[in-house]
Amino acid sequence: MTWEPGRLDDQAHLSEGDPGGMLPAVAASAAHVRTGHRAAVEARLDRLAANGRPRAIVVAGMGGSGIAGDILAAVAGSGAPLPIVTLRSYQLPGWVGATDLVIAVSGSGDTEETLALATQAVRRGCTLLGVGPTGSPLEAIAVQASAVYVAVPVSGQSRANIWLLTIPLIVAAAAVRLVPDEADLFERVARALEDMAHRCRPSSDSFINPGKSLAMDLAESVPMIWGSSPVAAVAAYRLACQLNSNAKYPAVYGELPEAGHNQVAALDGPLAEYDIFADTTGRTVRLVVMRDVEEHPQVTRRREAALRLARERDVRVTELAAEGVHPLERIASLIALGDYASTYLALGYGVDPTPVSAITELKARISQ
Ligand SMILES: O=P(O)(O)OC[C@H]1O[C@@H](O)[C@@H](O)[C@@H](O)[C@@H]1O
Repeated sequence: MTWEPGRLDDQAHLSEGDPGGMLPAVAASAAHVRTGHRAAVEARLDRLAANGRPRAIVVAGMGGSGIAGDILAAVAGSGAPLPIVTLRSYQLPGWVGATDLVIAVSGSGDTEETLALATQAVRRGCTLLGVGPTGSPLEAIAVQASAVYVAVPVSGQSRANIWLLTIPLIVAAAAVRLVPDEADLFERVARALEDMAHRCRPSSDSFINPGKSLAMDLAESVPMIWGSSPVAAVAAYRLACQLNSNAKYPAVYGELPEAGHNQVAALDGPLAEYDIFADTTGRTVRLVVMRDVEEHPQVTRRREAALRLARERDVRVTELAAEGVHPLERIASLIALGDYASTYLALGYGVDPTPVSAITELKARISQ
């Protein structure tokens, strides 16, 4: 697998090299926001408020589904009056009980960790909300427990359906008065995603296409991706996961200020310095910093200082800024850009972005 940037502007390659349709799936993000919103409204999530506001919200989900919980927490913000915890494991913690809302999210509706947590939530008498496809084991658990279920038309990989799986959680949060119920928010987010899809469309040339440009930045490096606020950190984590899954590429995720207490040390390490004359291709770090409008002032200082530090050491740097006003718009803008970049990176390497054979093999090995 070699990096060939010319592939990014070769229209035949962009469609033939993407037989699973990851680029069209990313382009459908705006439609997914609208469909996810409609599905959530039709599921009558106001029923979740029957017992008042929950003590805590626990989101159960893995991979491309679990990130919905991170987005929910970032949208609710640091001022949220209740804890919002995303669990990616088999066991609910002891403190989760009947006054908590457990939201189980799964694109397949059949992920063993998520089903285990949903089952435990029912046993403990928690309010359960399920989000996933119709006819799935997750829906069966919800139906059996008379819980609310949002059936969303997921097709293909969960990570390519992030908005179908996420928007119902935001609607649920509005139903329990955790976030304001803003009628036009989802339409604004959809429009922002349409705008990004237009700028990143396959027929748009590498030099003006932000998705292709970011892919070119990321190529032949080990990206260290930092977010400078909780909003940006979700997008940074998503980008790292998308690089793993779409491009089968390693990536290191971090969040400021914490990354300034450990990862920054790697700027002095053996993979740091980039020398265009040395044969270090693919073995050097690139620092990618996702910036947000709502940074803590000390984090802004830390971010700027860390970037200076990196540049002084000849470490390659990419800076990305969230666009939009509402946190959901800001997350969406960064996630959409990263989704395109990770898909273009795969295609530039001649890697099919859709299948994840190592994940499939791992699941198969433990099911024997
Ligand atoms: O999203 P569900 O179907 O619950 O699966 C959870 C996760 O499983 C992983 O192994 C991958 O396939 C992810 O893309 C997926 O998101």
